[in-house]
Parts: sequence; structure tokens; C-alpha cells
Amino acid sequence: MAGISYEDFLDRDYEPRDDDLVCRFAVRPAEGLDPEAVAGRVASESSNGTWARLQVEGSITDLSARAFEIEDGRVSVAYPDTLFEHGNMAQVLSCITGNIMGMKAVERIRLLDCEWPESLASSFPGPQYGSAVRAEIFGVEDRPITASVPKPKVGLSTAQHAQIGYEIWTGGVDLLKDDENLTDQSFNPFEERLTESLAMRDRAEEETGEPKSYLVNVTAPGPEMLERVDLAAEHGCEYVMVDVVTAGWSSVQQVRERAADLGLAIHAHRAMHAAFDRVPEHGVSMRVLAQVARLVGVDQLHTGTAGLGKLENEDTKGINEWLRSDLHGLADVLPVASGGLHPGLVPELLDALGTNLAVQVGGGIHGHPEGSHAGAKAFRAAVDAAVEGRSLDAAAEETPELATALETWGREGTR
Ligand SMILES: O=C(COP(=O)(O)O)[C@H](O)[C@H](O)COP(=O)(O)O
Ligand SMILES: [Mg+2]
Repeated sequence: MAGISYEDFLDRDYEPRDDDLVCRFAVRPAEGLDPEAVAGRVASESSNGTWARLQVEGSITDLSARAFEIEDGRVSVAYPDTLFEHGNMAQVLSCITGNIMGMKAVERIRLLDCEWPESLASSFPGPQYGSAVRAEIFGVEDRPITASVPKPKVGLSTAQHAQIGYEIWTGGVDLLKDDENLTDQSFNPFEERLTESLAMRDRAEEETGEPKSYLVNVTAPGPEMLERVDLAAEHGCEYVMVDVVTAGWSSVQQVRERAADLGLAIHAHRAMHAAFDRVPEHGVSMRVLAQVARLVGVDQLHTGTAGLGKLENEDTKGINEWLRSDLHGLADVLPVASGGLHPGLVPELLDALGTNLAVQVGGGIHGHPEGSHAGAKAFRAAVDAAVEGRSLDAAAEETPELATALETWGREGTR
């Protein structure tokens, strides 16, 4: 029998192995506890320890995590590969973002960042297309793809929704997108919305000669969600949209598997992420959520507006750079800037985030005084001008709808 307690999870001299998952935490110990003791408890509870000293036959330390750097409220923990079930994101997160988030020994704890080893990362599929959706679906290389979500976000009838699609597509927008809380409600049922929107998409494609696409929100309990994915493919979608946080990562993994068979891209809306990442000292950073989303294989993901829009954002630029960085050969993810954007913000947005991006505008199109079609024209003119390095004022002279949008909202950020 050997005793094992949290001191056994602390090893300042430990050097992580190539296949360890290294997690960086910000930790504020509860009153009266010293940082070393708390670091050991974090490593213990998130791997194979508990509050009591365990009496175990033989050695179980092969599965133990080790806290190896403890400095200025930061703790680094290395997790051995054998702790994890490869390819099972729920299991991985139950370790590294599980009970430790609620331990009394910590007043606050936030998972800031992870370094994913090849062994674990390559047990996940990663994105099927990633930013290649721009070229593959829209034949676009040199500008952001553009999207719009009808507003009000729920309540429009199916016919109204499809009509708005027609107006924004013919106004120059690439993608019509469902909102996060529109799924299969009585006022706008899923299958009718799908068929009517796609009929309008075909019409808009014919009239404009440009590829257009529709992001239908398939979020639902598991089997129903897969049926909706199948329906989207049958009816000729290029994409599906999933509310990845509220649906849960195992569901996203199921969708990814099915989407691969059907050749569908996945658009990830992140509704509820702020419950984990908004309070800066606690929870799970958006950076880590973005890492998880990339591993399980979404192709595009909302990452914010670099602070220009209506919602709080954590380090949009840094997260977008991570989404494009090398990850053991997995494809990248196309970031989606969205939330309180309007045409006047587009140049600053693209300056901050570049053009390998999707830009989504809801209220900043549908709130245009002349309606959605005019709003879409204004938005597209702003994007084209910013990409070509022309001023919005010059573009507004050619596109009066843009002049009206600038008069309406100016160039100020929203809240
Ligand atoms: O409906 C919208 C934006 O609408 P609008 O363009 O009218 O503001 C999206 O749900 C938010 O972008 C989500 O936030 P985030 O993108 O930060 O996840
Ligand atoms: Mg929304």
C-alpha cells in the first residue's frame, strides 16, 4: 500500500514530456492556503487525486498530473497522455475544466491556455475546410466573406425570413445566417425555412451570378440534430450552423462526423461562452474554447469584433492568430467577427483583424432606414472599399446607401 496525497502532484523540477498536455491556469488561493498547496490540489483533483490521502495498491502516478510552475498567481500543470481518452473532448474537459472550477481551495481559477501535444490533438479531426470555405464555397480569396442574420432574431415568418435572404444576397452579401435562438419554432419551422430560403438563394444566385449560401441552425438534441444536418445536405446547403457551447462538444463531434460524410462545413455560434469567459479571473478563456472548437472540427467560429461591437471580447486578434497557427497539421478555422457591427466600423475592423475573416452584420443591415437590401449594399460597399484601401467617404459617393448608413450610425463602436 502506498499513500498518495496532493503533495505528490507538485513537482517544481518536472519537465513536461512531448505528449503531455500542458495547461496554464490563473489561480487565486482561498484565504489561508498557500499557492503551492493549492497548485498541488488543482493537479490532483483534475487528474486522479482527491481531498483525502489515498491508500492504493501499486502505483497510480502514471495518470497523475504535475503542477510544475507556480509563480505570481499562475500555475502550469502537465497532464500525461494516458489520463485521456483520445478523441473524446467531453472526457478531456471533465479533467482540465472539471471539479477544479468549483473547489473551495481556490477563490478563483481560470484556464487560460493549453499546449496541445500531437498525440492528443491528432486524435481529433480538426476542421474539414477551415478558412478554405472562402475559396471553396464562394471563390473569394482577397476579401472577407460577408454574412447577415435577419432581425428581429426570432419572430419573422418563414416567408419574411426567406425574403430578407433574397434582399441581402442580391444586395451583395454572401451568406444568410440563422440566429442562435432560431431552430424549429412554430412561427418559422425548420424544414419550411430551409426549403424557402434555399429557393430564394437559387434565385439570388441566378440573378447575381455569384455563389450564395445559407447557414441553417441545426441545434437540437443529438438524433434530431443529425436529422437536420441530413436535411440541410439533401436540400443543397454548403454549411450547417451549430450553437456549439449550448449544444455541447459531444454533439458537435457527432455533427462533424456526419458533416464529413456529407461535405458540409460547420459554422460555430458561441452563445453562452461568456458564462465561462467573461469574468477575467475565473472560468475557461475564450482562447481555450476556440482551441476546443478547432480540435473538434468547426470551420468557422465567432471570436468577436476586437471590441468595436456591442459585446465584450477577449483578445480577438490573439485568438484569431491562434486559429491560423500550426496545430500538428490540423486545418485552420475562419474567424467570424459579429455583434453590433455596421458599415462605418468595417475599415477599423479589417485594420485590426485582416481580411481572412467572415464579417456578420445583423442590426447594421436591417436597421438601415431604407431596409435590408439597401443595408446590404451599404455593408458590401464598405467591405469592398476597405479591402481596396479606399475611404468610406469616397465609396459613399458611389453608393448612396452607404452614405445613409454612415449618417445613421457614424463610425462609432456600439454597445
Ligand atoms: O446576432 C448576432 C449579432 O447580431 P447584430 O449584428 O445585430 O449585433 C450574434 O448572435 C452575435 O454576434 C453573437 O456574439 P459573438 O459574435 O460575439 O459571439
Ligand atoms: Mg445572434
